[in-house]
Amino acid sequence: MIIGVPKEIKNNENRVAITPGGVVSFVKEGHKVLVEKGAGLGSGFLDEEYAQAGAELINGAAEVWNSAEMVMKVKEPLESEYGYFRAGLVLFTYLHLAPEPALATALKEKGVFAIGYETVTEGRTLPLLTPMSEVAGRMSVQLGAQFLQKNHGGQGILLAGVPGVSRGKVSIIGGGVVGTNAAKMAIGLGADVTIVDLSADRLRQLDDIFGAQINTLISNPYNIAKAVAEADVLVGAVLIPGAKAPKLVTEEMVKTMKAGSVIVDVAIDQGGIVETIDQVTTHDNPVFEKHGVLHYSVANMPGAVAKTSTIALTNVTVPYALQIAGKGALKAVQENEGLLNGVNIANGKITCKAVADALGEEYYTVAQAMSQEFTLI
Ligand SMILES: NC(=O)C1=CN([C@@H]2O[C@H](COP(=O)(O)OP(=O)(O)OC[C@H]3O[C@@H](n4cnc5c(N)ncnc54)[C@H](O)[C@@H]3O)[C@@H](O)[C@H]2O)C=CC1
Ligand SMILES: CC(=O)C(=O)O
Repeated sequence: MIIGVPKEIKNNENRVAITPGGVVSFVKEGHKVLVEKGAGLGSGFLDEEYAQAGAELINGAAEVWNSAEMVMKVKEPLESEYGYFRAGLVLFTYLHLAPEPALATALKEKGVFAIGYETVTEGRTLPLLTPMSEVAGRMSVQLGAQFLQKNHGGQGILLAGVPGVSRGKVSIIGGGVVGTNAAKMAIGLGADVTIVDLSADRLRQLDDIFGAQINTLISNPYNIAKAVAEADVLVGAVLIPGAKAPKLVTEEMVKTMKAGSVIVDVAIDQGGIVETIDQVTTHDNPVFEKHGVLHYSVANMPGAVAKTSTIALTNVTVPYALQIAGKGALKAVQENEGLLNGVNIANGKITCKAVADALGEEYYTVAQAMSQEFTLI
């Protein structure tokens, strides 16, 4: 198979979908890898390293997209990339379609076979989301601590406190991968940490892991309001796989927060859980203020620590991509139920139930979608 790796174009997106080490694995199995010149630079990988690994270096994104049978990316395609879509092209990347109807429409209309990293499953886990959730969860508290500083617009408190002065409070809504990693960092900094989750079992596990270092609360509007009002840093870490994130933190709750407190809504890639966040921000301009509270809503947080993130991401994506390249996309998903769950769009139809529900569109299984005749729009 011919695999294309274009350079990422989202603001400050320094990750790349394949490392030179990954190229070696593809080439060893007889595949051809086209890498756009400069695609790896943000992650510290030089064009020469890709060439030595056996990749073909290509000038410009157009030839990569047009020549490849499968395009591997990190972030969802931006509007300027929609023109590259074509029937039968396999796209393997983060998609986050629930809050992106225009992208879903473009993929459907052009007949792309689109597999979203974020809905691939392995048992009850999301193996291609987990490493980036680990990164973003850890970053969230680091960022919260930074924006609490007066010189960054915050209330001017140190999360750790000092002897004789209270510690800061970190409230985390959602105790999955992001939430657990945020808690590790917040505990490490010495903050007073509360985790809110809908699952009592999950709270039990967190209690077993962290013991008296955290407070746990079951998720309901009363407890969320309490955790929000107390927070110096509030982390949004809820996920319903594939679906648009529920707005659990209302504007009224945000109004109860202290001026100069910070919200880091990591769940923004699925639309975010905070009612007062009406914009996705970028690493260039990451925060805005509402009701005196700083809101951080960057949808590609790991892109800022690309050397760590690219390796963590490609460690898990490349083995799946090798299956797709080796068997062809359809056979690969037919033989791997977890990968099948990653197929969001096939043959002009939405094949992920949560995405179809979020967009108010009809859901098809992949088998149903592939059995229909595709009409190019
Ligand atoms: N902004 C960014 O750059 C990044 C964003 N993310 C996003 O972070 C979000 C969280 O991801 P993960 O932690 O990996 O998901 P996860 O599935 O590991 O955890 C989600 C947690 O939310 C809980 N939950 C569900 N409904 C809830 C409710 N009503 N109240 C409280 N808790 C509830 C679940 O029980 C689960 O424990 C996702 O949207 C993911 O895509 C991940 C990486 C980077
Ligand atoms: C999960 C995701 O969207 C990211 O890592 O950018």
